[in-house]
Amino acid sequence: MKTVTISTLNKLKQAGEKFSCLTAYDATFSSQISTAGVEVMLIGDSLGMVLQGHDSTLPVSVDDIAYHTQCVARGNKGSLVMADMPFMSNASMEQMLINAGKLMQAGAHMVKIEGEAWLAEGIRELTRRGVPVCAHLGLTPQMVNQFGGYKVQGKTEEAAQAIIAASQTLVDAGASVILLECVPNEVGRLVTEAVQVPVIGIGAGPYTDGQVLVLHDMLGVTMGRTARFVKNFMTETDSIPAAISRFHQEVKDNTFPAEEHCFQ
Ligand SMILES: Nc1nc(=O)c2c([nH]1)NC[C@@H]1CN(c3ccc(C(=O)N[C@@H](CCC(=O)O)C(=O)O)cc3)CN21
Ligand SMILES: CC(C)C(=O)C(=O)O
Ligand SMILES: [Mg+2]
Repeated sequence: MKTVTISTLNKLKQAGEKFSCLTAYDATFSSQISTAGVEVMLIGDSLGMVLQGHDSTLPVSVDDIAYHTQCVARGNKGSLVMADMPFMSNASMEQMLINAGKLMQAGAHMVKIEGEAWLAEGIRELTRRGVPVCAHLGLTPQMVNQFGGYKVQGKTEEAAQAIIAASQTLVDAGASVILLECVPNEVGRLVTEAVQVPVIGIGAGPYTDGQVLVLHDMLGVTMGRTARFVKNFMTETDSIPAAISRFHQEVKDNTFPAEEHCFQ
């Protein structure tokens, strides 16, 4: 695959073409996922749950993400590599810069940070130092204790407007990508239309520019109940590479997500 950069994603958005993203944590899956043409690979702090067995993403360290980013970078065949900034890794501006630097030196092409409009200052500092940022809004799992569970966000008119306004503020501050998690379809559509940069969704409806899922979820390798937005791509295919290709194809032709994976 031709190397994917942020410019590639911008061009896809301008052309009205969809792109796909999967989490990756190791070199072999990295090779498989990038070979399938999946544009973005995310070293998600979801690894705290799917690899380490914790019941939230909070225990994940910067070193954990850096280690898995190195593994993914070695297997990568051309996808854009994005690494999650874990819980409290941006506790101060200085720590945020140092930790983002570690993830970039581990092989990430950009970092993703959870938050709201208050992230603006940090995003400005990172981008001016050459670290592209994806701002993760909506259901931000590092806030699970504040939210009281993994609940759909942006359900009231006021909450929806806050997410749209925060997206604009963070793009103005320099965010290269927006990621929206667990919001009604309409919020996904309004943010995607409002901002110039690519918007990736998970449980954010069919209108976002890109779609992301956790690798284990889409392979049906889970520990119990899964979120509404999850689709098991192994049920219609006979191999893991075929399931990954099928996910990519269904995102490209906009058949995934279907209504059953969305919040109205
Ligand atoms: N394996 C895995 N997949 C993920 O998508 C994921 C992780 N782990 N770990 C970190 C977070 C946690 N995430 C979650 C977990 C559960 C729901 C969930 O069950 N949501 C309810 C919404 C209920 C409501 O408010 O209506 C759902 O029914 O989907 C959503 C996101 C997403 N992330
Ligand atoms: C679910 C995605 C968006 C994520 O942040 C992760 O895998 O950690
Ligand atoms: Mg994450």
